[in-house]
Amino acid sequence: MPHLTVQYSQNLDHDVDMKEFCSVMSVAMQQTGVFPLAGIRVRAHPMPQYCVADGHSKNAFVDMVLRMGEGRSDATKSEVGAFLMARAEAVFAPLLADPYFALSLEIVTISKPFSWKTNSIHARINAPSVKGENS
Ligand SMILES: O=C(O)C/C(=C\C=C(/O)C(=O)O)C(=O)O
Repeated sequence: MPHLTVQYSQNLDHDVDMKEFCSVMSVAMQQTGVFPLAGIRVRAHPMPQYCVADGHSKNAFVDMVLRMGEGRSDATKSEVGAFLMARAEAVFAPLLADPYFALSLEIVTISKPFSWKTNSIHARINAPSVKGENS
């Protein structure tokens, strides 16, 4: 499944609603049209121990890794990365306006022969909708 994994310095918990950020990024991943909805997973881990740059106590980071399956061209991956980065930059614009914040994103391709997946959500999401069942 396409995974967006976010690590962030725990000092951001005062300023940022990371649950909301996960929702924003999930919607952005859907909007790319590149990923199956049933496969999209976004999660964020607060990092309690870190040292950023000069060690200033206000320094903070958000680092995102997007793991996706094989088969997308470099051009597609580049477009997806730029789109998701722009969305994250918009969310963190207030933090980026101050000199204490680092935001990053990397795309990693999942090797098909060396990964395994089972996902029962596809059948539900792709099934013809029965009233109320998919909500
Ligand atoms: O192919 C992959 O491993 C990742 C992927 C989709 C995966 C699922 O839909 C799934 O695990 O159910 C992708 O679109 O990149």
